[in-house]
Amino acid sequence: MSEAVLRTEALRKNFGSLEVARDISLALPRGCRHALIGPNGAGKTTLINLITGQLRPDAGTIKLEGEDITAALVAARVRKGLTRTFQINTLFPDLTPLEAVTLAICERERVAAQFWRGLASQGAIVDESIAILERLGLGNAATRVTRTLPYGQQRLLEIALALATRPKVLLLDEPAAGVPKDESAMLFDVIAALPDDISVLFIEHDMDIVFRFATQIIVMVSGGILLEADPQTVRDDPRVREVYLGSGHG
Ligand SMILES: Nc1ncnc2c1ncn2[C@@H]1O[C@H](COP(=O)(O)OP(=O)(O)OP(=O)(O)O)[C@@H](O)[C@H]1O
Repeated sequence: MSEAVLRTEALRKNFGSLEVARDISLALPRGCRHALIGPNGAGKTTLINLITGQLRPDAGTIKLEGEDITAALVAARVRKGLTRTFQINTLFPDLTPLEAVTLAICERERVAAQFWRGLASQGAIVDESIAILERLGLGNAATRVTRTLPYGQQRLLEIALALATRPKVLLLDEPAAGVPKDESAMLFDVIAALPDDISVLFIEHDMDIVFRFATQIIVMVSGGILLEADPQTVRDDPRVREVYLGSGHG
């Protein structure tokens, strides 16, 4: 796990006079399951947006497997293997998971036009699609219409769609948001069991989940990294307790 797949160096971003990213330097090792935590407004989503290219940094660099991608467009980063989950409600609620994942693979292969000729003509792609859905425990839901699926399964489908891009780095912004607590642990079981060549960085507010699933925790406060350490060290750090965990946690 020592080789960094993704590296940011001294990333900076201001919104007017508000510093939302202050010298963010971090490295994601291959296969990691890192959590990004911090109080509301700390800059977690902004950092994900900077990494994926939705936002441009004012300074600093982002490297994927050593290649400087700081100026690359979002779609180019996805093609290189840097992916975040999509919001399902903006996608195709009337498609089945099998259709949606197949379409995503067709997009990756730049054969999207063929998708509309029907699934029957897409043998290898459909096989890959089924394999992804089964990996995420969605095999039985593959041919149901997405909008009729339980919310937890819809969130899993978001991850399935991200997997269709063959990510090296997967960025998950609150992947279990809105999912009941017992189901969110199941969802994170699936995330933990993703192929170990995929590096995962996830934002999560539920500390039980964070301490259970993260191999390393990055704590952000006011646009900067307060601490990056293993869960036990983060749990024991008085600064973290003070600024983030507060009473009733840890
Ligand atoms: N487009 C924008 N323009 C101006 N300010 C913004 C913009 N986006 C975010 N902010 C501000 O930047 C700060 C960081 O926001 P961000 O959403 O990154 O925090 P966060 O740590 O993800 O918070 P939360 O846990 O509440 O999602 C906040 O003060 C927010 O109000």
